[in-house]
Amino acid sequence: MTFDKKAVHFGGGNIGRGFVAEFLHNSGYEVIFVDVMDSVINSLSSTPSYTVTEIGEDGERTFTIDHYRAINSKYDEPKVIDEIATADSVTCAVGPNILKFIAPVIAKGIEARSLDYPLAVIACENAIGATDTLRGFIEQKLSEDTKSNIDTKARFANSAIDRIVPNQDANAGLNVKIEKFYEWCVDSTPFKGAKQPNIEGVHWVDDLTPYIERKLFTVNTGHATAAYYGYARGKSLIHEALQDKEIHDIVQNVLTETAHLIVSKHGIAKEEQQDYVKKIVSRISNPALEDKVERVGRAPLRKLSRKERFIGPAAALAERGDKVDGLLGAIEQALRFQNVEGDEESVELAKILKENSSTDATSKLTGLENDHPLFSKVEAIVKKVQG
Ligand SMILES: NC(=O)c1ccc[n+]([C@@H]2O[C@H](COP(=O)([O-])OP(=O)(O)OC[C@H]3O[C@@H](n4cnc5c(N)ncnc54)[C@H](O)[C@@H]3O)[C@@H](O)[C@H]2O)c1
Ligand SMILES: O=P(O)(O)OC[C@@H](O)[C@@H](O)[C@H](O)[C@H](O)CO
Repeated sequence: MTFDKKAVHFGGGNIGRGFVAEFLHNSGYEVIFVDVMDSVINSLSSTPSYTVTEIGEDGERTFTIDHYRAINSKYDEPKVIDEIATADSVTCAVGPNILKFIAPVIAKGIEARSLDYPLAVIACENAIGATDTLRGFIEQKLSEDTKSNIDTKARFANSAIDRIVPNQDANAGLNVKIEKFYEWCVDSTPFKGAKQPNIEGVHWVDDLTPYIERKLFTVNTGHATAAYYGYARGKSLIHEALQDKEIHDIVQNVLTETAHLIVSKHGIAKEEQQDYVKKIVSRISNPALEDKVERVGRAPLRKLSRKERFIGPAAALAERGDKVDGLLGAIEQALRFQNVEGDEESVELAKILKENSSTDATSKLTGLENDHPLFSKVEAIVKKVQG
């Protein structure tokens, strides 16, 4: 294979090394990893290849990833700018809260471009409209001239990315263990009149909303529900939580609520959504992934925010007068995910609940308007957790 295309990828973590880089590599892109973690960049710079092992029901398959380089943006920003100036695409998998930090260097790279085709920018985060969010931060740093010609310099496409990549064994080095299933949907409409990236395995769609909402409100809602109930009941791994019949039934009930929204809002057939839920529950129950409840429950403030996996669907259901009891139960367990080692947001969550009235804590945590039909229901849960 010839590696005649160049992709700059921010975030050499689990999904970055394990999924995005694998797809880019298999499509003939040289991948330039950009990260701020010395250990990741040093390992990538000193190791010419690493492996990705897919775990499926039919066994394991291992692939080798090579033809990459790595830059630490903490020390080498000019190099990152040069690479972006001559790249075909920029992707990122850094976490939704980090987008504002990577935007300035991407803006400088876009300013420095003199190629006669635009850069493709695709954020690969679990969030609705993550590329739009990134674009907003980038545009704050662009000159008026570049902004007025932005289509000639860069095209921005939202995406929905789905593949479970658990935290890796301490001695795995760069190698990544990953589930076999994948789905990476990217909005094709921003590439009208421009070169669409040629990434093998990407599902190009004209309307991303049903895909991202179905993914976030099924895979991630179910996953997080299992994580928070599992954590509360002393389970350390997600599949162990789902082996608990009560938790399994709770997850099913929550996904019945979100399925109701997805089916009625997006016109997806009920049977299709039922099959999707079945597949998701089987994926997250996979013992071979050894996925920790702390990873899946990480960053509870983000997960409890307005457009996210609990409040997003619960608010939409409450507006329609539909049932949200299962989601409220999951929200309660998310609120109890406090002071978890290594999770700053769980410490902040405990502080917010301690220092605020139930009304103020509900507003701060969920972003719901006080007169929203969901507000009083969530406030009652907040009060209960505050004790
Ligand atoms: N792991 C999964 O199963 C999975 C699946 C789909 C989507 N995602 C999404 O992908 C994103 C990343 O998740 P992950 O599991 O790979 O997390 P991770 O913690 O393994 O990786 C994140 C990486 O980003 C790097 N980073 C942080 N700040 C940075 C900066 N300023 N510049 C460059 N790099 C920076 C970190 O050092 C780390 O290497 C999240 O939005 C997550 O929701 C994860
Ligand atoms: O990455 P988060 O913190 O948004 O959510 C944790 C997991 O649910 C998530 O990483 C899943 O493994 C992934 O979204 C599967 O596609």
